[in-house]
Amino acid sequence: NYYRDVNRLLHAVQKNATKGDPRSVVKAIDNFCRQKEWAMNVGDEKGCILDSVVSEVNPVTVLELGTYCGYSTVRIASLLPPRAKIITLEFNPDYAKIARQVIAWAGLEDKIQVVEGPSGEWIPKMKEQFGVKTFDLVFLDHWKDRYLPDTKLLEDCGLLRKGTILLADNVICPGTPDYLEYVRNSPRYKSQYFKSHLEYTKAEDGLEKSVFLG
Ligand SMILES: O=C(CSCCNC(=O)c1cc(-c2ccc(F)cc2)cc(O)c1O)c1ccc(O)c(O)c1
Ligand SMILES: [Mg+2]
Repeated sequence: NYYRDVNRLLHAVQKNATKGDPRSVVKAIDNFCRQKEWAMNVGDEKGCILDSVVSEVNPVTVLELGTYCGYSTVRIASLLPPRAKIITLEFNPDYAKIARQVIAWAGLEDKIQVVEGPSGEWIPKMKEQFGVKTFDLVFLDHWKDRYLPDTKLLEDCGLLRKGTILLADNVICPGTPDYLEYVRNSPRYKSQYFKSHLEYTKAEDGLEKSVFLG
């Protein structure tokens, strides 16, 4: 079942990665997913696009929707300036438990806050609970049918500012058609598609990078 799989992924990290070395954690997960069991991490190919966007934005406050095992959380956090922070929301408590241990193995606990529960409930509480003003970068990688409602919720809660970057995974596979239509046609966004492949496969997928224009 799902939980046993993610547990084996954690053991592969603890066996093959160097404690406190985020890049070796990323490498260990990619090797495990290529050689042993596929898993829905953003992966190494799309991960390089993620890295370049993070380095370009140099965000101080990041929101990740969909932690899963913490692969992209570790990837992003390893590129952040010292006092930058990531809040990452995960609906599934089993995934959150694994992610916390992967993040601890990478030694990035101080930069990352894993929050469990539905994104729709947590987004309206961001300001009061975590003292967030606005996000510099949002990485969407959770339920594909939540991308659009949660983006509208972020707008309505005043959590986006002029220049905030939204980066969405899986816009082709599994696909997020309503979200794509919205960010590509709304006058409030400038959108760009980065063609790639579904993690660890040859299937097409890609990331959509959208700048909120205010
Ligand atoms: O948390 C969740 C779902 S959120 C994970 C979102 N991510 C995806 O679904 C996701 C999926 C794919 C993908 C999967 C199969 C394919 F054939 C092709 C692509 C790739 C990605 O990169 C993704 O990000 C949750 C699941 C179960 C629970 O029982 C629960 O309680 C909670
Ligand atoms: Mg994904």
